[in-house]
Amino acid sequence: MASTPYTIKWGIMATGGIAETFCKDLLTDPATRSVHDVKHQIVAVSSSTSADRAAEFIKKIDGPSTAKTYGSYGELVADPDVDIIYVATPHSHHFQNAMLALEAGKNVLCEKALTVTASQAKKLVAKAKEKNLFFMEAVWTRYFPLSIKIRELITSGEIGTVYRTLADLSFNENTPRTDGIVNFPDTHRMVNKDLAGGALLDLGIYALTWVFQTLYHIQPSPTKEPPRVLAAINKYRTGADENTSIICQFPNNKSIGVATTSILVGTSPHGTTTAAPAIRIQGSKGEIQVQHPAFRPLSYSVIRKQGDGKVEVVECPIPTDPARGNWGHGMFWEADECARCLRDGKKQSGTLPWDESVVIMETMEEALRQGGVEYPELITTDVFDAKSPLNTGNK
Ligand SMILES: NC(=O)C1=CN([C@@H]2O[C@H](COP(=O)(O)OP(=O)(O)OC[C@H]3O[C@@H](n4cnc5c(N)ncnc54)[C@H](OP(=O)(O)O)[C@@H]3O)[C@@H](O)[C@H]2O)C=CC1
Ligand SMILES: O=C1OC[C@@H](O)[C@H](O)[C@H]1O
Repeated sequence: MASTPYTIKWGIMATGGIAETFCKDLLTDPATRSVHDVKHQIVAVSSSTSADRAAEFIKKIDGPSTAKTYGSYGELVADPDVDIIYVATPHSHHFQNAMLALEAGKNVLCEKALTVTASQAKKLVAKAKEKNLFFMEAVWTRYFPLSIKIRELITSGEIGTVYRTLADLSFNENTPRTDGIVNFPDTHRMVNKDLAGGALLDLGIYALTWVFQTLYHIQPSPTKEPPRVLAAINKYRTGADENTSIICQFPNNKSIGVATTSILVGTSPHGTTTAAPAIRIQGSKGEIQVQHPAFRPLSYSVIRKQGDGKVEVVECPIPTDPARGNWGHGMFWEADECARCLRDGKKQSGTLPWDESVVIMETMEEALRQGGVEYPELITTDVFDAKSPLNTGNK
């Protein structure tokens, strides 16, 4: 007889767009994705401003009526019933919010981009270590069966030595206009520097994810080589980056990654997923191409040098749960990883270890430095303040 699945009890910090998507995934039956060893429970939800908002959120996601609702993040992290906090606030808030949770003794899954600066990321890692807590950046794409398969193809030598990865995640947010002004107001988190807006921290991180999981993650430890970084950035009228390209050079490994991102042109000009590949992983024996969008690709192709030029296309659909209105977005796989790590006493995920999140933050920080993008002190400080407006919602 199968043993009882390990249940992990989630506390949700913030009630915005991604919190909704993630929670709906938590509420799907793991069996619909052939997972039987872990399951998820939402035991508390918090808005920074009102408990009513948290209650509305639970209704909206058709969540459990037993879940507690809070009108402050401080109350959420103090809830003794919560095993792990999911931080779903804008990236500007991640350092203060994740530290609030770690200081309260909670395990943390924190949305991407992990922080605004590398120093903040290092401080969070140090705190997780000090408190012996689990801590992970929520780069959900890494936990897709598609990503796992592609990493395996690379390490098994299927495309030979990988010399170059080209990766793009861009959306044309300018249409139907043609004047370079995007469809968001300047206050929107995508372009608002007070919320750490800009293409790189929001979208470019996925292009970098592909560069890192194909050129860095697979390098043998402990001699992993961080990249030399060369960046070009055009800035939007708010001062946030709008069009950013980063070359990551790994000279000892003879490889180069090019990560590009933009909010003015799209990886797919028409916005569909059937456009040209978003990612090309190029090796001595062939190439793997991954379909747009880089954060949620549904297929990849393998093109071998030797052979008859045949392209092997592999479809990787995301399982859905008929009992939950056929919902299934793909964020449940990272949640399953958190549950397994907690069950097994692991403090970090081998799929996205702390050192790799930090090196990626260093890469982005260096690119932003080269491009002259600066964020305000309130969101770049690495000094924790439980009373920061980022934690209290200005109350
Ligand atoms: N993994 C993925 O696919 C995705 C990840 N993300 C990441 O998730 C994070 C949140 O993005 P998203 O959900 O789209 O953002 P939203 O603006 O939809 O939600 C953010 C939530 O954060 C809380 N919040 C607290 N302070 C502020 C503030 N000053 N301004 C705005 N919101 C505040 C609010 O919740 P409350 O009122 O309850 O406190 C708000 O609803 C970002 O870091 C983003 O990068 C976003 C989209 C997709
Ligand atoms: O993480 C993300 O993935 C999907 C994008 O649309 C969103 O802006 C970004 O935050």
